[in-house]
Amino acid sequence: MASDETTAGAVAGPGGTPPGPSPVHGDPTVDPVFSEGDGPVDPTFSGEPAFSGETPFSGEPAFSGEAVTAGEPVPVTGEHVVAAHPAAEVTPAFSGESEGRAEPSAREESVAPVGAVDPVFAEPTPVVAVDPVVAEPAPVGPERSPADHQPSSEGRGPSAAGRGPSAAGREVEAGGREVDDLPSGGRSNADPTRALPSPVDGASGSSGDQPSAAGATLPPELAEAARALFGDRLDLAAAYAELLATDGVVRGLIGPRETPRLWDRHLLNCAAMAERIPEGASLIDVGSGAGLPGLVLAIARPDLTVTLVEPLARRTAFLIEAVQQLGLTRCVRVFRGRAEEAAAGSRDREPLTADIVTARAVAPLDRLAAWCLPLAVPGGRLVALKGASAAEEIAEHAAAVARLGGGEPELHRCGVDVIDPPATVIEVVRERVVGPARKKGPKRSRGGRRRGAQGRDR
Ligand SMILES: C[S@@+](CC[C@H](N)C(=O)[O-])C[C@H]1O[C@@H](n2cnc3c(N)ncnc32)[C@H](O)[C@@H]1O
Repeated sequence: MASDETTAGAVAGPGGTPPGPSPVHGDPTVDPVFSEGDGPVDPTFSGEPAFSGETPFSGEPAFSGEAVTAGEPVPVTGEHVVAAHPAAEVTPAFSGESEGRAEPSAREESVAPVGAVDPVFAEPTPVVAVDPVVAEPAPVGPERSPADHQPSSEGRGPSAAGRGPSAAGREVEAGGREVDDLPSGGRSNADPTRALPSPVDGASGSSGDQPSAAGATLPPELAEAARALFGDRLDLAAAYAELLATDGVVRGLIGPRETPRLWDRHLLNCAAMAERIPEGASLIDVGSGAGLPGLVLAIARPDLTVTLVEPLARRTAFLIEAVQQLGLTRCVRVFRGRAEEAAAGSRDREPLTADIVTARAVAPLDRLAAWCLPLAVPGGRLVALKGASAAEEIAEHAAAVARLGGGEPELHRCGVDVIDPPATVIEVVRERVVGPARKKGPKRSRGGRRRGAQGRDR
């Protein structure tokens, strides 16, 4: 997949700038679904953007020289991830309250190197050979056949084929093999809702601590909104909700008490972002976690080409399996690594870029801009799902965003008249390509000598 056909004009989205933040009473961005501690995994990040030099956009993206970090794959030693505050993910840094540091579990330390697009979709290698986490016996969870989770409308495929983030080497041709194995060229003949809770049957969600598919049931009062946002992909959204409520809980990615709120606080909020994303766009979701919002957007919008960027192995393992089980391998790929690594590229891999970069509950706006703007094509946009403090974040970080090459951050509300409250997003256009920070050293004259040294040499 190649990325880069997009120009500034191609990413203008619908909607206008609302007067201010909505009176949010449920704030999805300060309440991610994860149950474990986690947060930004770059222990060296000080909170200050790593850029200072600036290259006015010339029309040619200059990605190779502008990455924040070295692009080489980083062996997972456990040292690159520093000790965590266990509550970091429940009160993530983006809210301005606390800075989380990820502490990987033993399982997460023992997995494949960071920094490569997971080849599982591209190569005939079984998942187990790539990532030992996946090789472990599945903990528990309802039996399901692949056909149970096939989408009803997968196969419409991205209309922007070839416009996705750059891929090279082993990176994905997101996965034809798995989809091709299905009947009808990727569509299952089976009833896609078979063995799934009916998305609108009105059963109450799980309130206990045990993983339960019932917890993923769409509450009847949200059925209309869900139909509006997911359309004929509602059954696929229901399959994803079930995955979150079962495997997601078993693997510790989601707190069991979160499952009754999956639809309103998570799936619908994320799906509402879709109205800000132009038809056929390529999209990179930074810090996807269990797939929010990237996987939800891929479900709601089969025209998108989506790359999920997530550094933690247990999460990427879940993401890879979810993408496969949902039959989304044609338009979704998983990159294991940090946003900075994705943007940097490496000897074997082009830097990733996309028209739209999304994030939810990952970092405050200045840090998000530092991580995400380099992933956007010039003229592309960061679309960050935020909470009630979005306007304050803009006021606080607009200057830093500008230094990073971003335009004036805009606040938008999504899903007005569909969900209550509407989702709040901050958007930033990547107006200029900004180079990496240069180390400060003694100033040199054009001839390469230090100023003042000339006289002394004589
Ligand atoms: C609080 S979780 C949010 C997950 C998901 N977006 C959601 O809303 O549920 C933050 C996620 O960002 C990831 N993350 C942290 N720093 C990152 C970075 N520099 N690049 C990419 N992902 C990062 C973490 O591994 C974690 O999965």
